[in-house]
Amino acid sequence: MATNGDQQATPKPPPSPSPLRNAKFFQANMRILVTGGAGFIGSHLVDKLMENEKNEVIVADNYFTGSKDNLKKWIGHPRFELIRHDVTEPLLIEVDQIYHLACPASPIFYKYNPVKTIKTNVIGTLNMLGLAKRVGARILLTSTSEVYGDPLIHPQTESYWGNVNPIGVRSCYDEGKRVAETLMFDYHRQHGIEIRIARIFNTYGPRMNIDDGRVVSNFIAQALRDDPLTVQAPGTQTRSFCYVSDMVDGLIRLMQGDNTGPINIGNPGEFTMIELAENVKELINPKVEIIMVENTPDDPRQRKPDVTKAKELLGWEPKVKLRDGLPLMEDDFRTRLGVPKNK
Ligand SMILES: NC(=O)c1ccc[n+]([C@@H]2O[C@H](COP(=O)([O-])OP(=O)(O)OC[C@H]3O[C@@H](n4cnc5c(N)ncnc54)[C@H](O)[C@@H]3O)[C@@H](O)[C@H]2O)c1
Ligand SMILES: O=C(O)[C@H]1O[C@H](OP(=O)(O)OP(=O)(O)OC[C@H]2O[C@@H](n3ccc(=O)[nH]c3=O)[C@H](O)[C@@H]2O)[C@H](O)[C@@H](O)[C@@H]1O
Repeated sequence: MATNGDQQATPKPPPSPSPLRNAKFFQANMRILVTGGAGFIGSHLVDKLMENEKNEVIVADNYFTGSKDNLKKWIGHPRFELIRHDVTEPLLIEVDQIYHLACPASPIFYKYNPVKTIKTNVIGTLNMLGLAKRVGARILLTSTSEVYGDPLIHPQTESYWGNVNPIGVRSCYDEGKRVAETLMFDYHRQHGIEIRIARIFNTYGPRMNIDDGRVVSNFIAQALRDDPLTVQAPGTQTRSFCYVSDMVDGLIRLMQGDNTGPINIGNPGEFTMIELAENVKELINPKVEIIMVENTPDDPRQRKPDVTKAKELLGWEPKVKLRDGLPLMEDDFRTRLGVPKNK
């Protein structure tokens, strides 16, 4: 049974898994659903899961911010299946594990249609929990450090309840994820569903959308296009950046372990946005200009994960430092933008 120090109530036992799970076929194969698997983190997760020959991977994605391109090496593979599906609609399939990532993650995309973002977080998570309940699957939610809002404690521990504006322009995302976490725990307590919650902190790496709007992808694309790096004022706000391979490793450990979470997964190395811009300039294009531009409302002023729980409970800690991860992302952006190294 999963453990979670904060929970007093004894959860009900999980529902019986599908009878198919006991079939000979299932002992040799784990069927894994990845919602949002055509996106940035999701597609790297799929790559890692597909390395295990005992895994069958099913991706459900509506391609709002993801792309089939991210999965092209798996399309047609006998252990892989790709479904165009919006998680706000029910999905009837048989699986053993669900990694539930589907949700636009960049502020420009989640603010584009905020009502849809809330539906994705609330109705989408309800649907995936309903699926988990019907087939007895274990489900992992990719929650976010944004549940801490503009945090008043630093670094953020999982026991912190957050400082979130419930009616702001970011609320569709951060309040949406908070409700999704609540739903996960209510299904766990009420129906005995096996749940896992990861609170992901800013993650970067190859395959981020070039015009994604998030800061690392913006700065790298700007540096490669000789455009000024746009630091949003005041530039002293901080973030902690985790390379995507570390993130995928943390998510898989969480899914396979015995702890419900929530568990912070992120890299505690903390940078101001000015420092990030200076690093990108030094590593990628020393001639590029850095300019200050207007910020958006409710931008959190500081963010850094306390990863003690991840270290103790998952034996996980990030390995890739920002200055090593940025060049790996640069190579991918150069290829996609068609900018050779020594232009
Ligand atoms: N990247 C980060 O820094 C970060 C930080 C915290 C949490 N997260 C969470 O991790 C998950 C993945 O983030 P990402 O950075 O890979 O973002 P992404 O935008 O690249 O991927 C999200 C995927 O979900 C799909 N999607 C969106 N709405 C959907 C819907 N209604 N039905 C089906 N598919 C839908 C998109 O098409 C896309 O493929 C998200 O849940 C996000 O909230 C990411
Ligand atoms: O890690 C998280 O929990 C969340 O982090 C991000 O949200 P945010 O931190 O606002 O990410 P960015 O949009 O990349 O912004 C980071 C900082 O960079 C600044 N920024 C952004 C873009 C830019 O061009 N310049 C710039 O200075 C922003 O003002 C902000 O302070 C992600 O977009 C969310 O999906 C995720 O859930």
